Amino acid sequence: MTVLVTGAAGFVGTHVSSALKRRGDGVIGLDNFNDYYDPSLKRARQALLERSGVFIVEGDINDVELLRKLFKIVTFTHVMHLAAQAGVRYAMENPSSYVHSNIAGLVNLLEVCKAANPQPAIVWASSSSVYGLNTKVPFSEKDRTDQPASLYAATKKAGEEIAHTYNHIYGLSLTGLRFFTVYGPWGRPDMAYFFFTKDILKGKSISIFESANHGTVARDFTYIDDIVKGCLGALDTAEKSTGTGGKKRGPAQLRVFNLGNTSPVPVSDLVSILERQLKVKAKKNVIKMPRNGDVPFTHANISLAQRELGYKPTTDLQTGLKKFVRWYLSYYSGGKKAAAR
Ligand SMILES: NC(=O)c1ccc[n+]([C@@H]2O[C@H](COP(=O)([O-])OP(=O)(O)OC[C@H]3O[C@@H](n4cnc5c(N)ncnc54)[C@H](O)[C@@H]3O)[C@@H](O)[C@H]2O)c1
Ligand SMILES: O=C(O)[C@H]1O[C@H](OP(=O)(O)OP(=O)(O)OC[C@H]2O[C@@H](n3ccc(=O)[nH]c3=O)[C@H](O)[C@@H]2O)[C@H](O)[C@@H](O)[C@@H]1O
Repeated sequence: MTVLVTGAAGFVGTHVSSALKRRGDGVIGLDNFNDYYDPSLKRARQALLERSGVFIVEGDINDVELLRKLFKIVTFTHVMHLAAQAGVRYAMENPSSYVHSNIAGLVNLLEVCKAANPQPAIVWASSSSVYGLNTKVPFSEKDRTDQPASLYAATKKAGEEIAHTYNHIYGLSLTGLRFFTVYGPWGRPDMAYFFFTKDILKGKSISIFESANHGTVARDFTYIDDIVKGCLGALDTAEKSTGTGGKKRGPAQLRVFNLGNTSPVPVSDLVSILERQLKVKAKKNVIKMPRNGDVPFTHANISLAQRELGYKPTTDLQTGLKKFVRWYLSYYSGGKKAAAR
């Protein structure tokens, strides 16, 4: 297959791109290298990918001309769409960035895919956050997703509805993947496991949110290698789109899957694991959960992905964090410069 990976300089995009390349697929990346978090980390991931022969075009998914050109030069059989404004709490600071990338950008990309001949099959990242205030756990794909707790979640839910229309009208093959709190080496500095590590090592205090009403605050933390296997499984089982040049010719595939780990861990346990692995006691502030878009608890039912994608997560939080901590220590203690070369 020949895959356009959007968000290729991002955390998940880097891992998926290099896995595709390793097994012999054609991969071209696209990323706008925005500064939502330290762009030097994105550049270091880019350098890593370039060493394995994956090149990233610098540009925005809202740039229609650029996308059209790319599709003219390369016949993409698949698009792995990971570019987005991620992060739950930042949506309260910069709401328009979510509309720009997660809604306008998605529509732009689908417009170009719809017009392409042949149309590619599209696999894209939705989010566990679409389950919002739903308290029925574990979350299964049939559960309600109409009560988002954050604008981020609302834009991912909107993406799922937009996917429905492009499938219905234009015959695009679309698979949405609801990732559950992904972590691992080359991860995202805005995520709790990452900045907890940084702050614990610096002796800075960390805030642990506790819910007064819902009991434990926990996440179904999912290791990056498991997510990559799920993404590859989705690409491999994606059927062809059925349209050409914007016209639908027959029924096309429309799917959505949970990609989680099925074992929620309280955030306080995540901190205890980090303390043991870093051999440093954290300075902790336990605070009652603020109204910041967070949901108290996530837990994936993955039987559909197991059945249809062969998805089977194998890394527990302890093992995965060990790999993250090893990477973190090497990257930030001199390895950073070497990695960027
Ligand atoms: N990491 C998680 O825990 C998690 C969980 C659920 C869903 N997701 C989703 O998975 C996808 C990948 O997440 P990630 O953790 O790798 O995030 P990330 O921020 O590391 O990667 C996203 C990449 O997309 C790029 N980008 C953003 N807007 C763009 C635009 N308009 N045009 C071109 N490039 C743009 C960014 O520069 C970044 O490199 C996102 O869609 C995210 O919403 C992530
Ligand atoms: O699964 C998902 O769909 C989402 O997973 C993560 O979102 P989140 O689970 O909120 O991840 P973090 O921001 O790393 O938070 C993890 C946990 O730590 C808690 N937390 C966060 C920050 C903090 O200072 N203290 C604290 O206790 C949060 O309440 C949450 O329970 C990603 O950041 C989102 O992009 C993604 O869409």
